[in-house]
Amino acid sequence: MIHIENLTKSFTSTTKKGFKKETITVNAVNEISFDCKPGRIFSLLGPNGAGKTTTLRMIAGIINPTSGTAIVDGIDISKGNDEVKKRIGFLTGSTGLYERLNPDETIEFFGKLYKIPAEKLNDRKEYLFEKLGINEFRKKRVGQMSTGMKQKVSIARTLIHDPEVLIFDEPTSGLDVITAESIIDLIRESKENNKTVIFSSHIMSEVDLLCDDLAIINKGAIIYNSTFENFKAEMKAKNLTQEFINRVKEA
Ligand SMILES: Nc1ncnc2c1ncn2[C@@H]1O[C@H](COP(=O)(O)OP(=O)(O)OP(=O)(O)O)[C@@H](O)[C@H]1O
Repeated sequence: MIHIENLTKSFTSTTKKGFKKETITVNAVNEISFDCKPGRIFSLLGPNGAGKTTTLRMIAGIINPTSGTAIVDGIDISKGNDEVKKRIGFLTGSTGLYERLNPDETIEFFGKLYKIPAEKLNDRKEYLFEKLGINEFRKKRVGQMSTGMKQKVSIARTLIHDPEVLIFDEPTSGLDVITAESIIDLIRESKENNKTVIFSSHIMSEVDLLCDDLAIINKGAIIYNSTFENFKAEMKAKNLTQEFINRVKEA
């Protein structure tokens, strides 16, 4: 379960203009609230720069909110950063992998960081490698892998400790449809195992494949939040993508 209430993030940066210093504040996320429930997939949909990554990074405890609260699996992120990290798997474009390690070594390394007992770690690793099709390149160094291969290893890394809450920032970005499908399958399976799943996207077709609950974010504000079923029932445009575009333009 994720409960967020009036979550806000402002970034302040200072730039030099001649002899003057100028301070700029960007309100990346502005007083947003929503709930993500176990056994359901929540999609945070929005155009570039809308505030999706900033929201997910706050939920994952990577950056602190300027104000507002986020409760993740019963823990207030402002109080229990390490506790939250144990309960979540956070996949982002910058999920770190070591170039010199192969997938086997990578997953062993992160599994040990989470203090997963050896046998359990091995079983979980084999399960994820099979699901994601990593077996054929499990001995190849990360530095020699394609984008899709790296993304699969990043996902295995994210899920190795079998977290209750899964946070995916654009999980299929840059992947071909076959690779994307194996990841979508894994997200679906997580839902069946009663995990709480939130993922961000700007691709309506991906949302259509996965989503139970939907929030649309634009310029840091939530402009729509309901079930995906309601979204489709209320649709005025001829297709989902056009409906998304219209809602963002009208906001
Ligand atoms: N560290 C930062 N410092 C200053 N501004 C930032 C920082 N991170 C994000 N922003 C700004 O906050 C806003 C929201 O950015 P964010 O990355 O959350 O958007 P997004 O919806 O994930 O976009 P995209 O789909 O392009 O990844 C943007 O205007 C961005 O420039």
